[in-house]
Amino acid sequence: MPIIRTLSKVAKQALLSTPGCGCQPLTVAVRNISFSPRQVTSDASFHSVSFSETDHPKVLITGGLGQLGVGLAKLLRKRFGKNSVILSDIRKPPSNVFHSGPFIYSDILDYKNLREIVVNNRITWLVHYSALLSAVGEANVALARSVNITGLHNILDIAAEHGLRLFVPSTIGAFGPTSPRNPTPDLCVQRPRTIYGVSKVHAELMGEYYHHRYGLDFRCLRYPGIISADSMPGGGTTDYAVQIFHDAIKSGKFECNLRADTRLPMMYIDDCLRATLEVMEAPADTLSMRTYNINAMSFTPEELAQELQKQMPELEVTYDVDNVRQAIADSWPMNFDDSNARKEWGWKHDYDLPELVQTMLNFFSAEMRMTRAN
Ligand SMILES: NC(=O)c1ccc[n+]([C@@H]2O[C@H](COP(=O)([O-])OP(=O)(O)OC[C@H]3O[C@@H](n4cnc5c(N)ncnc54)[C@H](O)[C@@H]3O)[C@@H](O)[C@H]2O)c1
Ligand SMILES: C[C@@H](O)[C@H](N)C(=O)O
Repeated sequence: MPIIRTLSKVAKQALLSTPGCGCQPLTVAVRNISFSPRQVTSDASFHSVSFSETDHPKVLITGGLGQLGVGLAKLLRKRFGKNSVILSDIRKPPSNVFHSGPFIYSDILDYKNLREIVVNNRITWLVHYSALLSAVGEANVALARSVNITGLHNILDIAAEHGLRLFVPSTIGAFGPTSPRNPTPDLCVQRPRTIYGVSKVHAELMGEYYHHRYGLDFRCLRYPGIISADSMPGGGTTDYAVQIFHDAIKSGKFECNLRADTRLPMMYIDDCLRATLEVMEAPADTLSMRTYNINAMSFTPEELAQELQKQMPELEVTYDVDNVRQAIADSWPMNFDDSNARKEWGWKHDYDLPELVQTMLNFFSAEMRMTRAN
């Protein structure tokens, strides 16, 4: 109950003494008595972002030191300027990241610290990347619940109070075994079986609720498994599709923790980050929904290995299935229907499987050449 929790003592007393379900009286009570800054009202100030559309946004990225944040900061800094994008995390940044632009410590569980950062830096866009992913979430449900759900509540309240445009990524993991899997449309049954999936459905629904209730400019994309060369994944079910490249280059061998025929939607990181910028910049009237599937390709470990073997015929792939990850993957979409994103705001991917493999291999050979030269 974040709203009631943050009311002043007087407001709480007034509320508690008001009969009824607590919904309608809440509005009446807070209009007439003082309330804390965390109090979310239904006033019109939340219906527009607090910067002129001609200005550059001032962006805060939470959980920015994971697989996706550094790349997103690079893309946004290219577009809006180095100092317009602040990366934040609870971990210590490597020196190249620290020297590439503003970095700040921020724990999303610390509401006051978040508010201070937003106020002091006049933040207008918030990209909320902090999360525990599917496999690590199952290994630590209490922490995943706290970061992915309590943390999200802090983010939603901060964004609503300060009129921010808020991006929260969701995932193919927001679907479950009773969802249609091939293809999975935007709107269908969502009964995921992981704490990660449950927290992401919660995020989608809470964001959409805040949008309708308070006018929060909430935008959300359901990402497939993301594949990147210069950043490592943080403990998900789709991690094998990144690890295979590292192991193939290092040892010519890869042991896969999913079955050879496990089909999942995947995307190269550049497409994912560009989609994020595009949906953030999309005029509000092009968005009939606030949460969209985005897709690029779908493949199995066997198909990925075969594509790699076209260029590395000596690559040996074996399978040692991790039952937890396999059960998760078996409950997720095999193909993602992203036709609404394509129709409404012009989403289009650039990388299919052959381009993905070529780009990843080019990156690693360039890196090897540089290492040899030094
Ligand atoms: N990478 C993917 O394949 C993928 C796919 C779908 C959705 N997503 C979503 O995109 C977002 C970013 O994913 P990622 O792959 O970069 O994740 P990641 O696991 O690599 O990084 C998450 C970051 O969150 C930080 N974090 C954890 N607890 C925190 C706290 N209390 N306060 C602040 N930061 C905290 C971690 O230190 C970490 O750097 C996540 O929300 C994830 O669910 C990712
Ligand atoms: C798919 C995505 O959400 C993440 N890579 C995971 O596997 O958990």
